[in-house]
Amino acid sequence: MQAKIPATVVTGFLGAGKTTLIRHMLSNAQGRRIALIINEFGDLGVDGEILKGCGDATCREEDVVELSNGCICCTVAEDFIPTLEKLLARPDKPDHIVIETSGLALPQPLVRAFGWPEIRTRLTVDGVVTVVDGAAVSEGRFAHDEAALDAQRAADGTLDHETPLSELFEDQLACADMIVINKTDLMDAAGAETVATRLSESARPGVRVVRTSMGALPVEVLLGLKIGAEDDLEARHEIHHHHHDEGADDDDHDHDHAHDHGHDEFESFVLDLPEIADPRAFATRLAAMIRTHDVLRLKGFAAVTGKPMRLAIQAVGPRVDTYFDRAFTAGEARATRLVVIGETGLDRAAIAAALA
Ligand SMILES: Nc1nc2c(ncn2[C@@H]2O[C@H](COP(=O)(O)OP(=O)(O)OP(=O)(O)O)[C@@H](O)[C@H]2O)c(=O)[nH]1
Repeated sequence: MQAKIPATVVTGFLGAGKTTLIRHMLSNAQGRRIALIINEFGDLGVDGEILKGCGDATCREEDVVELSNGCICCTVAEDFIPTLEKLLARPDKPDHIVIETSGLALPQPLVRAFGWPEIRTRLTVDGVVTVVDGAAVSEGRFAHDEAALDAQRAADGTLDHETPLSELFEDQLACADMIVINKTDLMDAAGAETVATRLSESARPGVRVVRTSMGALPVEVLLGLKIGAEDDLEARHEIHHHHHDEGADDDDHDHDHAHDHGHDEFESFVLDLPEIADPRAFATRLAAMIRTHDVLRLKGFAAVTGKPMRLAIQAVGPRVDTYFDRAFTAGEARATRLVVIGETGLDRAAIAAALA
């Protein structure tokens, strides 16, 4: 019998740094052949672009599979399993499979999929790595603050659930075998310590909590955890999975998991804009718009008048990063396209107007 191919699930909220961490991993893969499955919320394929563009021999384009047909945790049977099957059918099988979930995905349904009979003999979940935006947690952006929550509950007796953001965050943490506190460069030492302590305390026993910036962890830290997560799913509770019947037949893998998890609570849309004149001024306007409209995440590429290079734009909350990533290719439209993600109810017209 052949050894099972290990798969690592990388999860974490929108903008936590999953793509950055994976990119670092690929550039330091030390000869490992890593296949990537990427699932992104919002259909611009920005993460795929970034990962394919890393120009490293270890991340060949054919090793990157993008699943943009919605959120993979809800399309396990239609998308996720067939993709795994295809990777396994290749003559040159990968040494390791890395799955980047969308920032809104619940990792549990994916881990559960590895228990399916057609998969479990050939693959195993090496581990679930949950990337956390340490700075955002510090700033309380997930309201992952028990004291605040308790106060809220006290003020409103009917409040029996958390915010959509904090629920997702909890589910992603509950599934973790390793918690990566990323963006420590944006935090002071005491702040990082506080977040690390808090997350360690709420993590399952034995879960390692590591700190880093730009996801720059050695590959050996991330891969090779050898957890076999598909065999201890029960320990990884899901807040969203309310109707899950304890003791029910877990092989019933076609049952609907909470289909409302985030899909009604969050939305995304694509903004097409003309070339921009001044990247600095544009970033400032973006930040202002993001604050006004509570945009959670924004990313895409822009054409800048007079510049042959394409400008990558990444915003997580009001923090906007821009950099020229590559030249526009011949025949490629010099377009500016941004995907905007927020909680449902974004005022699309006003957002477009603010950037026009
Ligand atoms: N300052 C700082 N910025 C970071 C760090 N890690 C990632 N970023 C930036 O944060 C932004 C989001 O990073 P991504 O790696 O795209 O995050 P993601 O989790 O893949 O985002 P989604 O796929 O949208 O959920 C980018 O602008 C990154 O350059 C870090 O450690 N420090």
